Amino acid sequence: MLRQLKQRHLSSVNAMRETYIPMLSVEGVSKTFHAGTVDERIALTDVSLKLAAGDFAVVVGGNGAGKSTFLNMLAGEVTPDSGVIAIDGRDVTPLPTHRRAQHIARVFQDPSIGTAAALSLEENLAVAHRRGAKRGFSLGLTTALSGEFRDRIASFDLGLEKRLKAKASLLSGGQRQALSLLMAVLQRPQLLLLDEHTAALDPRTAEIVMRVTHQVVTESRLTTLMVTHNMQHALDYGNRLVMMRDGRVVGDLSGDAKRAMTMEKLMATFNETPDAAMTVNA
Ligand SMILES: Nc1ncnc2c1ncn2[C@@H]1O[C@H](COP(=O)(O)OP(=O)(O)OP(=O)(O)O)[C@@H](O)[C@H]1O
Repeated sequence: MLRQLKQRHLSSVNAMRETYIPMLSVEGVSKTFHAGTVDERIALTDVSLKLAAGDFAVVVGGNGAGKSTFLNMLAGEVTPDSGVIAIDGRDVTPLPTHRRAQHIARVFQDPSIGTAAALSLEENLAVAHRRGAKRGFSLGLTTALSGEFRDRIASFDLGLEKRLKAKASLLSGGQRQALSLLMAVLQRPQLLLLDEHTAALDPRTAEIVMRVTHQVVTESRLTTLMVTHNMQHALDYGNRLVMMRDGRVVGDLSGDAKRAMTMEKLMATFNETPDAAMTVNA
């Protein structure tokens, strides 16, 4: 009887392993710009990465490492020369940006990109709430919805709940980036892309936006990929640390290996590691 139970347990564990589908799967993606010309630039070479649902991966790398190309490729703005990108098991490689937008949300470096300056905070949120809705031009900003927005934005502790009727143009860069974040996650995307979204902010504001980022990502268990040049943020946030150099993933740390990473070791990795892949998963 015990043997039978153990056998049944093992079969179900194996079945779960076989049916495991990563939320993001990138397999052998390469990209060369202006191939065969004097301007040829190899941006990505055979990049593979899998993120499980709820993974928060921080991507770091020096200038020209391929981070932006990688992010643009996930968003659908750059087409890979080879390789496959799948979201929750669905091959999205041939889909253009607007067709991927139902699965992917993105927050950019410039706080003004994600929000409409002439609309109030709650109108901006209503637009985000309606994203993908097929019928009607009305924002559908009911009292109940407005109350929902107030509660969510109040949880950021930035006082924005008192400014729901204010135009987005009146917000500071950090407040506007917090609004962009909330707008991006309102429809619970399958993948959240953070494109150096704190780079244009002063250090104190960047910390506030990172606190809000951590809050929205962990509360909703969003699968997230954040590109940053801020090594401290790379150490402090996320459960995965992905290092890129010369168009390749040269390191992928998680668990204890990520927790054990220090600023000194991280800097040394970039200065000393040859291009050969170095993957440390715990
Ligand atoms: N549209 C493009 N046309 C030509 N070359 C490009 C293009 N986009 C990127 N590249 C080249 O691809 C390589 C990778 O660039 P990418 O911008 O992806 O790196 P990055 O890691 O984001 O760098 P940075 O941190 O400086 O933004 C570089 O050599 C870059 O010059």
